[in-house]
Amino acid sequence: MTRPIVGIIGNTGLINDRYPVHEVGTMVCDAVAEVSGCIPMIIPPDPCWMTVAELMETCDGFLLPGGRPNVHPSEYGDEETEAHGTFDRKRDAIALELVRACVATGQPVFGICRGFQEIAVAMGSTLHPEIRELPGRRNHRMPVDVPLDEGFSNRHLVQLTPGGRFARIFGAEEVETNSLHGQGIMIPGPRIVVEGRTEDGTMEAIYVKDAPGFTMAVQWHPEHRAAQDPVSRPLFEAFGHAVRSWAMARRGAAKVA
Ligand SMILES: N[C@@H](CCC(=O)NCCCC(=O)O)C(=O)O
Repeated sequence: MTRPIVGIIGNTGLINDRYPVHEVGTMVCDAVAEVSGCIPMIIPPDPCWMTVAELMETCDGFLLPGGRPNVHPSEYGDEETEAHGTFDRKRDAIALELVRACVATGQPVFGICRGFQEIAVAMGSTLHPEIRELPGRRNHRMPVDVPLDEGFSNRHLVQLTPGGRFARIFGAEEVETNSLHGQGIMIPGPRIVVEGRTEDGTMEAIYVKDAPGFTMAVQWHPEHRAAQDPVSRPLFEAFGHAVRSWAMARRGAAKVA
């Protein structure tokens, strides 16, 4: 018997500003292992090395975590400008195709921050490169030069659709969350159901309409203190439940721990 495997799409980074690596925050892996009850497996996303079909065969579910580079604007029909910042075209290539494949098959996919934006874009949404420039919007970026725990501390309320999927998971129609992003959804795609917004109108919690599996995504970072946080914990538990159900249906219940 083996636990279900969650493929976590990695980011490209540099150790000591020069040694290239693929990386995922340890708090993301902790949340998948300790709260979702699955094996976290970091995927170096490069379409030269793997196909989405191979990934879907290897893993039972997917987590698209946060990452500094922005989804390339050509993926939603915009021109590249300086405001769009840096990109990761290899992650774009894997993640966007993976989202569409998971939506089609029902294999669970969970999006966090950049991952939320990937699910949105894969399903036809547009993004704004810097939402704080929009009228009435506040700055959703992480405060600079503060200790990590302070940067990941709660900064705003998210109002949820009463009786919706998120409200049912949290047992609440309003939750307090952190905030570490500059971009945001501008126009949601036709199948994107928006169930959570902050008071300034920023979209924070979505899922894909009529998808047969778990497609929930949040613009905040629930991986921070996931085992303790009353909002993060039920979200990662719900994801783990969906991944385990997928694994049992595929491999047979007796083979899944
Ligand atoms: N680039 C997007 C997404 C922001 C995001 O995912 N932030 C987390 C970064 C954590 C990390 O560096 O790994 C935006 O700014 O909107």
